[in-house]
Amino acid sequence: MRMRFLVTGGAGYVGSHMVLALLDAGHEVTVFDSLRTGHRAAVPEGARFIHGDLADIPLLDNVLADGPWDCVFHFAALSLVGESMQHPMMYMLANGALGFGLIDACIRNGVGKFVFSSTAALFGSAGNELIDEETPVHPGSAYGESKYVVERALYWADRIHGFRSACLRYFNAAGCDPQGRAGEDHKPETHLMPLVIDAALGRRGELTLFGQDYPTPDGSCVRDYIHVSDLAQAHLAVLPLLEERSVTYNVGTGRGNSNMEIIRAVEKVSGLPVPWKLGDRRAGDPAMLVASPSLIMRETGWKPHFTEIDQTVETALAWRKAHPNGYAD
Ligand SMILES: NC(=O)c1ccc[n+]([C@@H]2O[C@H](COP(=O)([O-])OP(=O)(O)OC[C@H]3O[C@@H](n4cnc5c(N)ncnc54)[C@H](O)[C@@H]3O)[C@@H](O)[C@H]2O)c1
Ligand SMILES: O=c1ccn([C@@H]2O[C@H](COP(=O)(O)OP(=O)(O)O[C@H]3O[C@H](CO)[C@@H](O)[C@H](O)[C@H]3O)[C@@H](O)[C@H]2O)c(=O)[nH]1
Repeated sequence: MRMRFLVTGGAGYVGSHMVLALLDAGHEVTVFDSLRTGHRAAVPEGARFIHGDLADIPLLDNVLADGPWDCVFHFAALSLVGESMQHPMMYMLANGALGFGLIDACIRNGVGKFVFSSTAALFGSAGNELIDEETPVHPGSAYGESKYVVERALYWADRIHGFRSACLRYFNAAGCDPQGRAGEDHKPETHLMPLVIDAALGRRGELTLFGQDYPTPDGSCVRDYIHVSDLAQAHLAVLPLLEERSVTYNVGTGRGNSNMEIIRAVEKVSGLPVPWKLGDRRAGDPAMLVASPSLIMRETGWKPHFTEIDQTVETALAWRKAHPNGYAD
């Protein structure tokens, strides 16, 4: 059945891959994005684009009133752990306050379903265990906290208004559309995988590795790199459950890779050396964040298809080679 969806942040990295997944499944898609960090060129043909900021409540009301919407997917946010440790209130406002405003506007305009981009950054210092939904929330950064307050708002919105939501706590989104239709282009780029790839391609100087004295096997931080297309499919998989109840899931592969392993994987897949040097730790970085995705797998049937880091690197490398200047090309 063809459905109608609103995607906030659909011009961004994860959001643009979601838009592709929705269009591929035959749905009607409207993107709402301020282009603060996103790109107009990342919005696929076939989706309607509204240039707007979540702070513009009258505009949001207009858009939401033009329903019915089968679901609102909320990706729009500021999402850099390091930046949030320098400007915590900017994160509380952009993610917390604007998130509350969007939820309120959805309820006011009769939207019944909502999927929220939450994050593994809720678990600041979870130790070396796989992180499941029972792991206590303890954000290690202002970014993580700014996402958790939205999860709490959604809890109360369901309890009081019956507003159904899925909080999907993504681990590290990585890779690009396997057909090369969308990619990762943050400016400035701060994410490890695209930085390592650009270092290999000679498009920047050496990579700085932020710390090698963590309590992990090789001393560098460990993350769970979930392919962005698998992530998009997880959003589709949770939709039927929202007929009955709200849900919260950790979305990752269940497999961790250290920062050094990402460097090695890029070297192997590209056949090029990655120049790097050791730097200080970055504030707010937990040593290890690896998901246990068992619950979402069991309850929805979703599973990741990109289970080897080399496959994910391949898709990211292919997009970067085809778009050395990102969406500016
Ligand atoms: N990339 C990851 O590894 C990762 C991991 C966990 C969670 N997340 C979450 O997923 C979401 C998407 O992340 P991303 O990497 O695609 O980021 P991104 O910066 O590429 O995309 C965010 C998009 O939201 C838009 N936006 C920001 N503020 C807005 C506002 N006030 N009004 C309208 N549009 C606005 C930006 O222009 C951009 O297009 C974010 O909510 C992020 O916190 C990302
Ligand atoms: O130049 C760099 C950049 C990163 N890193 C390290 O690489 C790892 C991954 O960092 P990064 O790619 O910036 O991702 P995270 O800080 O883990 O955060 C991402 O993953 C989180 C979920 O785990 C999301 O919530 C965030 O939005 C998303 O940016 C960390 O140990 C960083 O210290 C470096 O060593 N050098």
